Amino acid sequence: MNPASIDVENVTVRYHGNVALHQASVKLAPGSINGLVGMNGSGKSTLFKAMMGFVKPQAGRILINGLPVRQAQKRHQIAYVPQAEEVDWQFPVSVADVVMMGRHGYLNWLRIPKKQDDQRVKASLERVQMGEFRDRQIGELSGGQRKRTFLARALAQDSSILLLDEPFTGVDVRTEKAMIDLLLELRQQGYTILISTHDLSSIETFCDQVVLVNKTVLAYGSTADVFTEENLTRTFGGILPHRIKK
Ligand SMILES: Nc1ncnc2c1ncn2[C@@H]1O[C@H](COP(=O)(O)OP(=O)(O)OP(=O)(O)O)[C@@H](O)[C@H]1O
Repeated sequence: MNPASIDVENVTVRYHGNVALHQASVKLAPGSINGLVGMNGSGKSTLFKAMMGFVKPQAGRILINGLPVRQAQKRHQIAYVPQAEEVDWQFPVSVADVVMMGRHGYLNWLRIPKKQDDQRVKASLERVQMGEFRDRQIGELSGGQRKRTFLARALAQDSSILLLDEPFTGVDVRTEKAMIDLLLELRQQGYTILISTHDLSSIETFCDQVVLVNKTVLAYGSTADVFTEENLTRTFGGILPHRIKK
């Protein structure tokens, strides 16, 4: 694994003329866990989508290890775990099928998996304790199992950057703890991780850096410096979320 950096420079994204992100800038260091925090509609998913190349900024640029997003994508450098709402759970695929999608960039034009791809799928499922569910339809999974399936897909992709959009929503406390432990292991391996979460109470326990957004990046830096009452009050429009009130 070659640890990767991400540089977002003055990125502006508009949807039909409405600004979702305005001149957002942030740098993520290789091999770090970064918490992305902001209100509903503040632009968190938009930032992920811009990093994935799913939406094209009207201004600014994003560099992955110094390369534009499209080139980084060709090298399978970025994996994304979407919000649950963005997935069609009725689509008739099994857990193992979903995880194999993480290997698609490595398959030949016939899309026939090799032994190595099967092994990566198996190992990724085991890493998130989903091995026993590999043949189950995704619509028949619990919320936590769904999250773990998509995390396994991202792991199977062997990317050095992992973007996770609300991975703890609908997940019980034990599963959340197991996922955090896994993220800490991945950081040790050199992954650069950006994770949006509404669970502010856990941020200080595992994030090296925090990125605060409200239509732009208001502040970013070490959790100790940036995750302050004053900054959070700014991020949440003057209302400090009760979960982090001291
Ligand atoms: N495809 C789209 N078309 C038009 N507007 C969009 C689209 N996607 C997002 N928006 C708008 O852009 C803004 C930012 O949305 P975004 O999904 O990035 O927010 P978010 O911080 O991820 O919110 P949440 O916490 O609710 O997931 C919102 O005002 C939203 O309504």
